[in-house]
Amino acid sequence: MTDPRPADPSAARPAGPLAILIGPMAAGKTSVGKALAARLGVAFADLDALIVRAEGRSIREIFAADGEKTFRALEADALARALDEHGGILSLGGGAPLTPASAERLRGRPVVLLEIDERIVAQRLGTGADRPMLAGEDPLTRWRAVTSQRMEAYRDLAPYRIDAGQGSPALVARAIARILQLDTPSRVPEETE
Ligand SMILES: Nc1ncnc2c1ncn2[C@@H]1O[C@H](COP(=O)(O)OP(=O)(O)O)[C@@H](O)[C@H]1O
Ligand SMILES: O=C(O)C1=C[C@@H](OP(=O)(O)O)[C@@H](O)[C@H](O)C1
Ligand SMILES: [Mg+2]
Repeated sequence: MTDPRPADPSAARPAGPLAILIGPMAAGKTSVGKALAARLGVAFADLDALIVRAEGRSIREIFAADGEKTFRALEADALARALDEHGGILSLGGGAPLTPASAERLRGRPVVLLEIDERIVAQRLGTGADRPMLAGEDPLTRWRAVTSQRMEAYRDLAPYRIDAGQGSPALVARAIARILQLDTPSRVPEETE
């Protein structure tokens, strides 16, 4: 039976996230995403956290028990759901936009690439223990190799880029709010510079 109601385009396609943060491991996607959501007074979701919650185990445990391929499948499913259901700020894990189906789903959306200099990321990586993609050798050496393979795809996908190496997560969030014109007078009180 056909639905007699006129089509409502906004109902057919939910608006989705206001901003989707992508970029290399430890660029600050999770931290900046939280700060941006807090600034705007909207919900924050981190794709890794959604996977961990749904699976009841850590990213490290998923990689160890089931391998990267299974993690990427869980990640792609979680992203598809989040793009449908989440209207706030969404931070992805570093590898999430590289899965072809996910790249297609991200096209045309407000994707922001957080760029980071390797000298700064070196201070943020720690031991690399909670990032399975950095296991096996010096975390910075591994980070450099993984990131150089991904950078072109990141740049191809993201209409917006931001230097995430300068200033606090709140300052990086402010720069993103400005380039995406997300601040509205009702959302954000007058700046105190
Ligand atoms: N702008 C920033 N200034 C200083 N430290 C930061 C900044 N952004 C993130 N960090 C720190 O760097 C580490 C990695 O940040 P995180 O948000 O987890 O990155 P990602 O989600 O991109 O992997 C964390 O310890 C975090 O506190
Ligand atoms: O780059 C990657 O392949 C990964 C990045 C991690 O997220 P962060 O980029 O937030 O560290 C997490 O999704 C997983 O360890 C795999
Ligand atoms: Mg993260």
